[in-house]
This record gives sequence, structure tokens and C-alpha cells, in this order.
Amino acid sequence: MEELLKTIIDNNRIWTKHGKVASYIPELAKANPDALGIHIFDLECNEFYAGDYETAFTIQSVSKVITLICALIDKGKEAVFSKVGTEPSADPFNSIIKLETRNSHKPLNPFINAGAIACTSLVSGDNGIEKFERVIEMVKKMANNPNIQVNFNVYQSEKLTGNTNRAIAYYLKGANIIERDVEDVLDAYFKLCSIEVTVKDVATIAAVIANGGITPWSNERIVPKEVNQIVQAIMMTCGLYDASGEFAVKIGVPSKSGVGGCIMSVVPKKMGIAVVGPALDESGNSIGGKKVLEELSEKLNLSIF
Ligand SMILES: NC(=O)CC[C@H](N)C(=O)O
Repeated sequence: MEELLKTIIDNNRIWTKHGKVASYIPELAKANPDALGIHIFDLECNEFYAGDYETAFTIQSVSKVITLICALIDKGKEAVFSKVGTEPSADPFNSIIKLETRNSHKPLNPFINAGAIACTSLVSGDNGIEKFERVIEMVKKMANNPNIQVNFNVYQSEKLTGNTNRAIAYYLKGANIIERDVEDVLDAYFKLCSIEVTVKDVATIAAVIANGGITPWSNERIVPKEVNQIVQAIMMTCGLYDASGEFAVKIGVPSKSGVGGCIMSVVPKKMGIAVVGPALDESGNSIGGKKVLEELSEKLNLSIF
């Protein structure tokens, strides 16, 4: 397996030259555009990795999966889906347009920025700090890593330049989708995007989801079965923003990407996979990461379809 992963990384490294590192959050522009790494955590707790698997990166939108899990556990599906939809979006991840043109003003789904900001406000906690703590504790538990922390420079950079997210959040407040103090919710959202991880952490999180919400290493249920099912369905249909359909066709497993260059993939009942490659395509998905997953899915016959 390690040989296979190494070959796949080598075959696809060239793709990193065709993408661009995210620069709208200035601190992210410092990432190495040539990096490409992968980690697999299977349900027997075997781990395989290759390429730049030691690269640290910020989790970015992959955190939206854990925020949704916490919101569903804390408030239940009726409350969550009264504020956020479950439909894919054909617009970019930070788009505002549908908030106004759709009657309900609900964000289309929990994995675009508007939906994730709404879910952040739904998570348990009296203020932004408590909400952030609730979600990062879940990240640590699912990643089996108590040392996970926020990258302070990325957090500061997000907060300083996150005006589109600010516009989204104030719109949501005006439409009664979020009830809390907007800046407080945004602060938690920016911190959650800035959590620093490696592909090992993300592959471990994916393995818990692949195992039905139960930790493969200690057999402990941390995500209720129904929540785990809902999250995978939304990853499948909305996980790569406006490129989710193409990804379903080419790779065929529930996945979630982030502008830090990570893609987390869940192969139900088999394994968790994480790739990192900070050079992104025009939808904000890792260009090399997508190609690596495409070849891996083909070679190991991973598609659920
Ligand atoms: N797609 C992403 O990963 C977006 C996350 C980023 N922090 C933002 O809010 O713009």
C-alpha cells in the first residue's frame, strides 16, 4: 500500500503546478504550493502515508463537518435544518447571492460559508469562546489528538480580512437565521477555520465517520448513527462546493475540502483518507489532492456507486 501511495503522489505532483495557493486570506499565501501528501487510516487501525504527509496546514472548511456534527448533536436535526438547507450550491463557497433570492433566506447547505456560520451559532455554548471550545474538543476527540491547536497567525489574518464572511453573517442576522452577537459567532468561525492539523489528524477523523461514528481504536461511539449518516450524505452532495457533482462522478466517496489544501474522504466501512496540496483549482479545491484521490479511487475501486 505504501508503495502504491508513493507512486500515486509521484504521478500527480505535476498537477500542483496548475493550481494557486489561496491568497484572499494573506497568511494562507505562505503555504508551499508544491506540497502533496496523503494519509490513510483504515478500520483495523493500519496507517499508510506518502509524500508531504508531515506538512501542517489549517483545516479551513473541513471544520464545517465537525461543526455540523456538533450542531446536530446539540440542537437536533429539525432545529438545524430549519436554519440551513441540505441542497448543493452551484455558486462559490463564499457566495451571498442565494441568501437574498431564495424565499427562506436559509443558506443552501452547511458546507458553504453561510451555512457553516449559521451552524456555528447553533452549537452549544453561551458565547463564541464556548462554541469554539465545544467544536475543537470534538475535533481533538475524533482525531485522537489532544494537542491540536489554532494557528494564531491564520486566525488573525482571517479576522482582519474576513469581510465577505462578515457581510454574510450580518445578512443572516437580519434574516433571523442567527440570533447571537454576529462578531462573537464570526470569531468562533474564524478560529475553527484556523485549527492546525496534519493529514494524519484528518484521516483519523474520517475513519471515525467511515466506522459509523465509532472510534476504530477504542470502539467508543462519539457520533450518533443518524448524525453520521446525515453528515456523509451532505459531504457527498455538497462537500466540494460547486464541484461536488464532478467529484462524485470521478471519486465517488463522501468528502470535504478546505482552502488550506486538504480534502477529507470517507470510504464507508473501509477507511478514512486525507490529502493535502495547498495549490487550489478555481473552485477552491486542492488540484493535486483531487487527482491523487481520483487515481487512488480507481486503483482501489473505492467509489460507493
Ligand atoms: N472554503 C474554505 O475553506 C473557506 C474557509 C475560509 N476560512 C473562509 O471562510 O473563507
